[in-house]
Amino acid sequence: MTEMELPPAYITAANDLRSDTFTTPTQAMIEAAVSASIGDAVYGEDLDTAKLEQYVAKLSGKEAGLFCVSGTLSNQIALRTHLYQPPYSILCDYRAHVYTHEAAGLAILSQAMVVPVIPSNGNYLTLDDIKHHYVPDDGDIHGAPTRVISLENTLHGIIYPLEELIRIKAWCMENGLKLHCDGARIWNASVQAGVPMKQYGEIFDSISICLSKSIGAPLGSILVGSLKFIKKANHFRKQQGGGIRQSGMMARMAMVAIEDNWKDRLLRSHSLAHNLAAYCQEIGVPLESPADTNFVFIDLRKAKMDPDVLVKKGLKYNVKLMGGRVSFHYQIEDDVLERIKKAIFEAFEYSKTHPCDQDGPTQVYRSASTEIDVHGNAIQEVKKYKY
Ligand SMILES: Cc1ncc(COP(=O)(O)O)c(C=O)c1O
Ligand SMILES: C[C@@H](O)[C@H](N)C(=O)O
Repeated sequence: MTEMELPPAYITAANDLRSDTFTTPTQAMIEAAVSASIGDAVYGEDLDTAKLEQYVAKLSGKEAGLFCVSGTLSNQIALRTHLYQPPYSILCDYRAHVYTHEAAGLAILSQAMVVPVIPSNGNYLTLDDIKHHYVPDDGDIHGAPTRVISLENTLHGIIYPLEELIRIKAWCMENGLKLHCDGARIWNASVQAGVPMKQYGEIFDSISICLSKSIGAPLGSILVGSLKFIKKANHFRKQQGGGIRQSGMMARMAMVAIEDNWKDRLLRSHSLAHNLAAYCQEIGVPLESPADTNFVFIDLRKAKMDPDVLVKKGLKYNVKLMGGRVSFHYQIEDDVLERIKKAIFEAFEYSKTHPCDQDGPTQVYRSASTEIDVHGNAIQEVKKYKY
């Protein structure tokens, strides 16, 4: 039997622009884990887990929180908890993670139809977009009435304008719809927009607040909502095998991440992204969306830039990419900015003489490349997300 190949040891995220999920645990987190509580969290007996859940719930102004092993689980059980008696549907942005990257969880766990909507302004769904596409519960037996509007803040790094969220919220209340936020990067939105998490908590019925992205904890998300909602979400979490036993160590590591001056750390990553976006504009590289926070999305199609070339130019300058999304995070070292600029410049110059017309569906994965990187390692199965 061939042994499963082992990945090379992961050393540092300092040059890893593939995603902010690659942030690695700090020494302080690891040291804190040593003295973490050791209760069984399924029975609600782990002190550090309970402290983390209560801290994040209070921060967002919600009654309760639930520690989930991932943002995917947190989103999926949140949306399932909002839903009763199919047929029903969830309306979201066509790029929403809950629709594009959670393995059809909405169809399988929630048996929900999804109404993916393209924002008319190209960046975020407005109330008018929602009104135009939602399915009213008016007794018409053909449709699957919209029960939940699931928004993402940030989505593609774009900050949702607060006034639009407030308009959407008011309309949802008038029409008996629930409002969920995939807050994988809500910390980024909050600090950049200067909107307290509590204000988002007043708008959304539930928020999935990721700890493992820009905040830098090793794993996890906190789902926040009313106490009644969280109790039911806990039921679905257990059903999905998400009950975590001695989660105190993970909870302590996440608490250290939050306590470690997250605002300044995120603002630094945003400034790096803003600098790169300005450079791209300067040299004529088109972007898919405004770089409000930590992401720069190069519009590969418009640039006729081959993602493979971009990835390999990245390796030439010892920065890791997996497509057109450049993801900054607090562990990125300063000189990466100049290196990624060189990689983008060279890939863009190359595209002028070797235009890449990507037709057909955007590839998500490709077979492991036979190419080798600057260190002589085979480039692992470099995932070409649509990002
Ligand atoms: C916007 C968004 N939502 C949710 C998730 C899911 O989080 P996790 O990877 O922890 O399941 C991710 C990716 O990690 C994401 O980018
Ligand atoms: C790909 C996606 O699942 C992941 N959340 C990321 O942003 O990298």
